[in-house]
Amino acid sequence: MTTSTPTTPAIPLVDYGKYLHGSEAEQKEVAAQIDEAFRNVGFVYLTNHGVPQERVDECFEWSAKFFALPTSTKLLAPHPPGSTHHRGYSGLGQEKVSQNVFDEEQLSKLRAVPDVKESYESGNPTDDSQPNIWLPEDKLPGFRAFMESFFEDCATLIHHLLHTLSLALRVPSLSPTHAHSLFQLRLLHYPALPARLLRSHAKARIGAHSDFGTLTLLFQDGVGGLEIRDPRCAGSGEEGFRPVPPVERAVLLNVGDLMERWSNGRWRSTLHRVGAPPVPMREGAGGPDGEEEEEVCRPRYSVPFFATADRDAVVEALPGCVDEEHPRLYEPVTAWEYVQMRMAALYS
Ligand SMILES: O=C(O)CCC(=O)C(=O)O
Ligand SMILES: [Fe+2]
Repeated sequence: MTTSTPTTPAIPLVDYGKYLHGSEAEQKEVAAQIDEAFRNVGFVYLTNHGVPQERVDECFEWSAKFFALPTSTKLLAPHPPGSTHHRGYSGLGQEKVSQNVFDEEQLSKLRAVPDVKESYESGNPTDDSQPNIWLPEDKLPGFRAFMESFFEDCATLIHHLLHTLSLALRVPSLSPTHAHSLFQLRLLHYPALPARLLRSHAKARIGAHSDFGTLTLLFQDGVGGLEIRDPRCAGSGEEGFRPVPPVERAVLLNVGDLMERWSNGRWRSTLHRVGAPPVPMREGAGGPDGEEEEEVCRPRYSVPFFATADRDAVVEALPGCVDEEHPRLYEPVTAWEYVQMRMAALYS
């Protein structure tokens, strides 16, 4: 079963409940389905993933409350300048994602198309290298406690998934390589804006990129606009992006660059971006001179959860992914070295 339309690369839909509560045979079947999806598209939708829908709904409610605060209040939890401490609030236009671009000139060209989004990042409370940056509690009482507990919900799912993937490859569990759960919970808000700005690529919601960690979970609202680039499409241009319609109650799971590398290219870290949703809303009744009324994209909220490996984990081709047909493609690298290189390109 897929969520595809004729023009969309198929994003398989997998019932993860069969892994969480199933027999050994069912677990192996689920592992094989996710492996297959990762090999073909790099993305898979999971239903019955174990994070209760009420918790997901509550997360979106907190996110809406957070972003509705005055900017001056949100800035009481500011994302520090630079790229080494990725926590706190980033206002509109502060971050520009990029795809493996490290050259300053190219980066400034990319930044000419701003991402119209604001974000709030938090991480594992035990991660001393990147302490969380919370609002004063009285500004949004309960927000911190909820985010800390939702982090746990998502981290638990990630560790289950790491087991599942090892089962697919018949290798020792990958969960211990993520023992410190150095993960990142991100709240994203894309405000309403004229559809023409997104369609003409004068602005982006989030520009084309791949994620740089190992695995990403993505919870999204019903607005739509997420697009992934068909991995079968050659070249690296703007062509080949297809919409990924949101699926109610399902979480989207995708492979990040570090996992692509770890799997020796078996699993694909696929380019994705967020553009105009398929159905923008009409605003107003047109101008006094009879000019066209402006189509406006409704605001969108999403909650990505990024996993990466422990800093000292050595990322080198997993044994299940190397054979005569698939020789080793990459040099070993520690997770920390890799992340540093990618983060440097994120902020100007
Ligand atoms: O908002 C979305 O749906 C995608 C977000 C995303 O790709 C990211 O934050 O890396
Ligand atoms: Fe992403």
